[in-house]
Amino acid sequence: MSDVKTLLIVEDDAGLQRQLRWAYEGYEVVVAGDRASALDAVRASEPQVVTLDLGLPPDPDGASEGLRALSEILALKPDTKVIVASGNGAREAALAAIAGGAWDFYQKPIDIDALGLIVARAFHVHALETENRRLAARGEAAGLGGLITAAPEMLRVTRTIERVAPADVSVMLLGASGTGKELLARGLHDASPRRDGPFVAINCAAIPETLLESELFGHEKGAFTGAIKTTAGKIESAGGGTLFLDEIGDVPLPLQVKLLRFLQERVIERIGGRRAIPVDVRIVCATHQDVDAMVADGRFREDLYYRLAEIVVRIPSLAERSGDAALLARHFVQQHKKALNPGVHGLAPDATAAIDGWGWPGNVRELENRVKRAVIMAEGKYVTAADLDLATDGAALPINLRAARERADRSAITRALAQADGNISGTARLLGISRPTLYDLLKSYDLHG
Ligand SMILES: Nc1ncnc2c1ncn2[C@@H]1O[C@H](COP(=O)(O)OP(=O)(O)OP(=O)(O)O)[C@@H](O)[C@H]1O
Repeated sequence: MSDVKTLLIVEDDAGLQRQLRWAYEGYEVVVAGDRASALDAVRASEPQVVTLDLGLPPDPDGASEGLRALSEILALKPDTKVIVASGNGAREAALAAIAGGAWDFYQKPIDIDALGLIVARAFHVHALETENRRLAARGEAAGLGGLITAAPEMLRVTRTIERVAPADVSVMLLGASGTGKELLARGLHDASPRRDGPFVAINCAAIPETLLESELFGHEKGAFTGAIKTTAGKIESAGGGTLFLDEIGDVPLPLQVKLLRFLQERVIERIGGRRAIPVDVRIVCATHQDVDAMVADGRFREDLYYRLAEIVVRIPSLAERSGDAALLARHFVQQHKKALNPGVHGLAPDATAAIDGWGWPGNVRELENRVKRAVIMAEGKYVTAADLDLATDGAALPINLRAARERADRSAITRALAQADGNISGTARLLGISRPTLYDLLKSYDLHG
C-alpha cells in the first residue's frame, strides 16, 4: 500500500464541500457529491478514510442513499474507515450505519476540529490494521476474545462489536453453527464496561422446553416437584454482567412473552416466587435461524425481536472469509500438537491446498475438529490432506477444467446447504437449480443433504 493518505469527502452541499476540502492538511482530499461519484472515487483513489453525509440526493432528508453508499463502499473495500454524518436526532440512522459497518459517526452541524480528530484517528487505526493484517498473513494475529482472523469480511465484524461494546444496546449475532458466535459474545462482554461482571451463556436449544423457564428465571423451593431448594436463574446470575442467549430462535412462544416482559420491566420473578427482583443485565443473543422469516410467519414475536436486536451483526461463514481457513488451521495445529502429537511440525502443502478448496459447512468448529483428528492421525512431521480426510476433494490434483468445475460445484453446494440449514428445497432455490438436479449432484459428488 502506498503511504499517501487519501481522504474522500462525500457531501452534497457545495459550501460544506469547499469548507471541508481546505480543512485538512497532510491528506490527499477527494470530494464526491453523490453515491455514484463516491463509488467511482473509491475505485480510482482507494481512500483509507471516507466521511459520508447520510443525506445524499435523491434522498437528502433521509438516510437511504447514504446507507446504500456505505454498504457499497464497504463491499468494494471492506477495510475502508467510513465516518458517517447524520442530522440532529437521527440516532436510528446512526445505529443502522454502525451496524452496517461504519467506523464512527458524528452529529451535524460539523465541528471541523472535532471531525479532524476523528479523521486522524481513523487513519491511524487503518494503518495499525493494515500492519496487523500483514502480521496475520504470517500467522500471528489474535484479536477480540482470542478470535483469529485476517479476513476483511470478519475484521469488519470485530470492528462493529468493538464499536457497540461500550454502548448498552442489545446485540443479535446471526451466523451459522460454528462461526464463533459465542466467542464474539464473550469478546463483546470483555470489551464492555461490564467486563468485571459475570458472562453467563445459555443455549436455549439444548435445554428441554419444560426446563428452560426455570433455567432462565430460577425457582423457589417447592415451586414444582423436584424443586428441593431455591435456585437463581441464569438472568439473575448474570446481574451486573452480560447474558448470552444462544439459539434464541428456539425459545418457545410462551417463554418469549416472559422474556419480553423482563426486557421491558427489568425485573424477574422466580417460578413459585412472589417477589419482583430487579436485574441489571445486558443481553446478547444469537441464532443460526432466519429470524426475519420466523417473525414473518409468527414463530418469533416481533416486539421481542426489536428489543433483542437493536444492533444486528451478521457473521460470515468460514468459506466467506478469504484466507482464514488456512490461517486458523495453522493456529489449531500449533495449539493442539503438544498435547496430541508432539512429533507434528505443521501442515503439508497438499493439506493447505485441500483446506483452501473445502467448503467448510461446519465452519470453524468443523475445521478445529478435523485439524485435531488429523494431528492425532499424522504419521510424519506434517499433517497431510489425507490426515484431514480432505484428499478426495480434488484440491491437490493437477488443475484441469473438469476438476475445477467439480470443486466449484462442491463448494457452492456445501455453502448453500449450510445456509439453508440442510433443507433441500431451500438449497436448490439458493443455487437456482431444481430439486432433482440437486439430488443428482449430491449423489454424484457423494455429498449429504
Ligand atoms: N475466529 C476464530 N478464531 C479462533 N477460534 C475460533 C474462531 N471462531 C470459532 N472458534 C472456535 O471454534 C469453536 C466454535 O465457536 P463458537 O462456539 O463460538 O461458535 P458458535 O457460532 O457459537 O457455534 P454454535 O452456534 O454451534 O454454538 C470454539 O471452540 C471457538 O473457540
